[in-house]
Amino acid sequence: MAGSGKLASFRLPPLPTIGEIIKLYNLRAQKQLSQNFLLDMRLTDKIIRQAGNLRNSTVCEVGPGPGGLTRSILRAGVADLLVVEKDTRFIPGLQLLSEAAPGKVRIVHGDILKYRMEGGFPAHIGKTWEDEPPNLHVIGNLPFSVSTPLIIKWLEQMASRTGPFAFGRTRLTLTFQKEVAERLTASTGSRQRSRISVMAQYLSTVKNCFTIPGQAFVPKPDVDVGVVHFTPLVQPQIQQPFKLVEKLVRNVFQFRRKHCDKGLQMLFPEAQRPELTHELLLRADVDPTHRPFELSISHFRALADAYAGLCEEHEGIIGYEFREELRQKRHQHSRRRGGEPCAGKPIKEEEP
Ligand SMILES: C[S@@+](CC[C@H](N)C(=O)[O-])C[C@H]1O[C@@H](n2cnc3c(N)ncnc32)[C@H](O)[C@@H]1O
Repeated sequence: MAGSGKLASFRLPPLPTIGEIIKLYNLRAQKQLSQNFLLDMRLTDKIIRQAGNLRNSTVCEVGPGPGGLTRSILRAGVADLLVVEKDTRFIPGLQLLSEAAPGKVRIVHGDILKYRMEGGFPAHIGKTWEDEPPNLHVIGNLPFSVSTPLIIKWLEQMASRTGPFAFGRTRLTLTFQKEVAERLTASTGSRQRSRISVMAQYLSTVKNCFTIPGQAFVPKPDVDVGVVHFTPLVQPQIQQPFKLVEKLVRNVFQFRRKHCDKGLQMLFPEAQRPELTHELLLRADVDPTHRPFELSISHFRALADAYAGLCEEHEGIIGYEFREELRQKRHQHSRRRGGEPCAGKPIKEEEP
């Protein structure tokens, strides 16, 4: 169970402290890469405990940097640790750690957004989807600019059972900007409820474990950090293709303060808009005056099922993108006037 794992089942030989490693290899954090390091072992141990019991497990750590969290993972007694680090400067320090734990650490110098995790581990560690989660964990303290696109990619891979989920219901323990952590776990009706809450919660059990104050990091970021744990559900709460669900949820939340029918209308071309929006709400039995944040996962399930039905019955609906149509209209309008394409009034994007 998450949070109940015991640490210190593997003793690392004496090593320079993380602070000394940073000095030794001149690893000053690069602000443009949003590098904020955790040097406090009690905090790195606390993050690792959220992942569960790691003894004899396989772990992929994303963005190990100078290796604070990496040491906690090793002390937890893992059998195989694969680290993926983009910044070359950290590789020698990680090699030092690898020598201190012979046969346990594999270092990949690369970008986690491009890394194909299917090839990183032997097939025999996998479990079937319906089984217990495999003994494979993904753990990381990444820059916020990476953790948000990464979780969106991983949610899609969760739905298609690819990437880390080619091995079964692999658990993730990751850090996010506190506000994003709150959005990921926001319940129906709460102020933080947003697109990412629905996408994460229809596919997984999401737990906002604890908050780390910004001052615990070196250098200190402007925001606090939330540690979030994900366990994929055996049965996703919405049984429609990920892309369809994503489109539906994105359209609903684009007008988050309006009634939900306003965003839903934009799923349909102008000529059929009133008729099909009415039909969608009727079939899904959803009150059009609900605000997007008041819609539960069950509401979204009913809407996704009804929308999928309408897509089957009416040609061209599934591929219709309101924003794309708007962009093309603006482009044609500006060409008729012989001018540069005008940007027009931007539609305010809802945050992830
Ligand atoms: C916030 S620092 C955390 C470092 C370390 N894990 C810690 O907790 O002290 C983020 C780390 O992720 C690395 N990183 C950033 N983008 C990455 C990417 N796309 N793929 C792999 N590593 C990345 C950075 O170089 C840095 O080492």
